[in-house]
Formats: sequence, structure tokens, C-alpha cells
Amino acid sequence: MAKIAVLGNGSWGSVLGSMLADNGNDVVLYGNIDSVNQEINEHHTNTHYMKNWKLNPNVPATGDLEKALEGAEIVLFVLPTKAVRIVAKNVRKVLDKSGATPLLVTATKGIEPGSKKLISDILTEEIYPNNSEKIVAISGPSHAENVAQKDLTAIACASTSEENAKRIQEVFSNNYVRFYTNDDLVGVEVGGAVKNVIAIAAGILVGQGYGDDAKAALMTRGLAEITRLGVNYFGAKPMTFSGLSGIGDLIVTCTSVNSRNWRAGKQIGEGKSLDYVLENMGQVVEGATTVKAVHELAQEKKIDMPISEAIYRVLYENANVEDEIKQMMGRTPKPEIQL
Ligand SMILES: NC(=O)C1=CN([C@@H]2O[C@H](COP(=O)(O)OP(=O)(O)OC[C@H]3O[C@@H](n4cnc5c(N)ncnc54)[C@H](OP(=O)(O)O)[C@@H]3O)[C@@H](O)[C@H]2O)C=CC1
Ligand SMILES: O=C(CO)COP(=O)(O)O
Repeated sequence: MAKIAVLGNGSWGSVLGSMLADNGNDVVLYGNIDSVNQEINEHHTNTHYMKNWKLNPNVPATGDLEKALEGAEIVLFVLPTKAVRIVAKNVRKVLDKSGATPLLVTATKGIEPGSKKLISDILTEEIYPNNSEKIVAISGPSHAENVAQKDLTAIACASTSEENAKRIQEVFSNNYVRFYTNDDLVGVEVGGAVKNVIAIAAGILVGQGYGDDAKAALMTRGLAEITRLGVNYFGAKPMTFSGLSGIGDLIVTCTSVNSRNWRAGKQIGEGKSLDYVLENMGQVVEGATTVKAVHELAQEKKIDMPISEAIYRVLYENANVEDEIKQMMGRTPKPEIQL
């Protein structure tokens, strides 16, 4: 059992926090919206993010980061990618004062545009320079809506330290969520981040009226380009992409109505603008941010990522979806397996 600070009280943060309290841990949720903290404290609900659901009543929420981190042995980041660096800087200030050295866990799935850094790199840089062993990433096919209902779920927990991955496996596992350790931290993070871009593409295909063959082709070729980026730029192990954080997460995100990225893509495929979709989603659509980093990497490092590049052009260069599909299907013929 452990004292855990969960940073981010949106959908996934509040469900993971509640699950960790169900597991017998001492949990505090930290969030930046006062009305959400108040609702959690007074009613044990978080209705904007999670309808018809109650948190474990033993989970308090606070907007005071110092209070949330007091005595924490584990700090779980469940923030949108865009908020991780700024919150990490504030965490560092608090830890510098207290001298505490908690394990850092990231459930955030994204790559930071500009720096092109994974979340574990940001946490290492901002909190534990030169010691990535204190970082564990959890990633896999898991929607807050399913875990809230105690549906069966399997997730990878990855670290360069076997001991730390095992510690998180022990604290997080229960009889409905099973955690598997993995030593490929970057591979697990790349799978979780870039599948969000492919999920937008899967939604666009449905919005345009394409069928199951198109979806299967997209997921398979999507995995090929995720693997290419992971192995060639981040130094990931190819086998990781056959696991929970690779093909596993890609399956759930490209086929579930719970997926925000898929739902965003579907609306774009039906002709809505990106601005309209993001404004009305009310929750983070990570693929729309991560695709910028993926585009920068594909261009700079000459990594062949045709699906992600097409999504970038549709979202940010006003490209026409039908033209992009025509162009993609008409590319020079090539062998299937090419890293
Ligand atoms: N939902 C899910 O099922 C899963 C989500 N994830 C990942 O977890 C991460 C979080 O997702 P999710 O919980 O769904 O997102 P949500 O959009 O549901 O919630 C994110 C929360 O973080 C808040 N936030 C934004 N900036 C800050 C800040 N600077 N300080 C504190 N809080 C802040 C947001 O507030 P505001 O609305 O004001 O911006 C919002 O309340 C994402 O990377 C996602 O990909 C991973 C697996 C499953
Ligand atoms: O990462 C997630 C599921 O594993 C959540 O993102 P989506 O809601 O887009 O699927």
C-alpha cells in the first residue's frame, strides 16, 4: 500500500485515483478546476468527465499541489501532454523543499510538439535529471468508462528499472485490471502516443463511409508506421508494438465509441472543422497535438509516416480527405515489411 498523489482529475485521473483507493492506497487527487474539486469532495462525483459514476469516497481532491504531494511515495501524472511540463516544474519546486524522491508514473499519452519529447523525458528533465529509473509509464487498451465499471482490462507498466515497474504492478493491480511489466519504456510510450493519431484517421474513414476492410488496413499500416518511428527514432524494441501498448491500444482506440480521438476523427470525416470538434469535445484529444510532433519528426528524420502526415495535412493545412486517400492509395507500390 502506498500514499499516492494523482495529478489531473479529468476522466482517467479520477477513475485511476478511485481504483487505487479501492486497492487500499491513500490517494489525493490534484486538479486545477475548483468546481471539479468541490464536486468530488462534496458528492464523490465528477459529472463533466464521468457520467453516472461515483468515486471511492475516500479520495479527496485539492487545487493545492503542495498538499497533494505531502508524504506521497508515488506521483501519478494523468494530465494532458500540454500541461505536463508546467506541472512537473511545480512538482520539482515542492520536492526540492521537502527533499522527497517519490516514484513518478505517467498515464499521459503524447509527444510534446517542438521538443519532440516523450512524457518520461519531460519528467526526467524537469524532476530527476539523469535518473530516468524513477519513471514508470502505464499504457494499454484502457478507457476510463470501462475501468469505472470494473470491466476487465490489461495494461503495460514500463520502466528502465525492473524493481520500479514491479512496484507499480503490485500497487496498481487488482482483480479487474491486470498490469504487465515491460522494460521498453520508450516503446510503450510511443505506442500509446501515436495510436491517437491513427485513431483520428480511423474515425475519419468511418465518417466518410468506408468499411471494415479499410479500418483493418489502416490499423495494420498504422502500426507499421508507429513501429518505424519507435524503432528508428526513439530506439524502441520492435516486439513492444505487438503488445498491449501497441496493437492492443490501437485496437481499442480505433474501434470504441469511448475513444475521443476516434470520435473527433469521425466528426472531421463528416465535414466538421477541427476547431469545432475540439471546442465541443470537452475532453482532451491528444492525437491532434501529437500529430504535430510526429509530422516534425517524419520531416526532419525522413521517417516514412504516410497516414500521420495525411492527418497532419487534413487537420492543419486544410487538405481534402478524399484527395489524401486518393494520393495514399496511388503511391509507388512497395513491399509490406519495411522498417
Ligand atoms: N480517458 C481515458 O480513458 C484515458 C486517458 N489517457 C490519457 O490520460 C491523459 C489525461 O486524459 P483524460 O483524463 O482523459 O483527460 P480529460 O480531458 O478528461 O481531463 C484532463 C484534466 O486535466 C486538466 N488540466 C489541464 N491542464 C492542467 C493543469 N495545468 N493542471 C492541472 N490540471 C490540468 C484538465 O482541465 P481543463 O479541462 O481545464 O483543461 C482536465 O480536467 C491523456 O494523455 C490521455 O490520453 C490514457 C488512457 C485512458
Ligand atoms: O488512450 C486511450 C485508451 O487507451 C484514450 O484515448 P482515446 O479516448 O482517444 O481512446
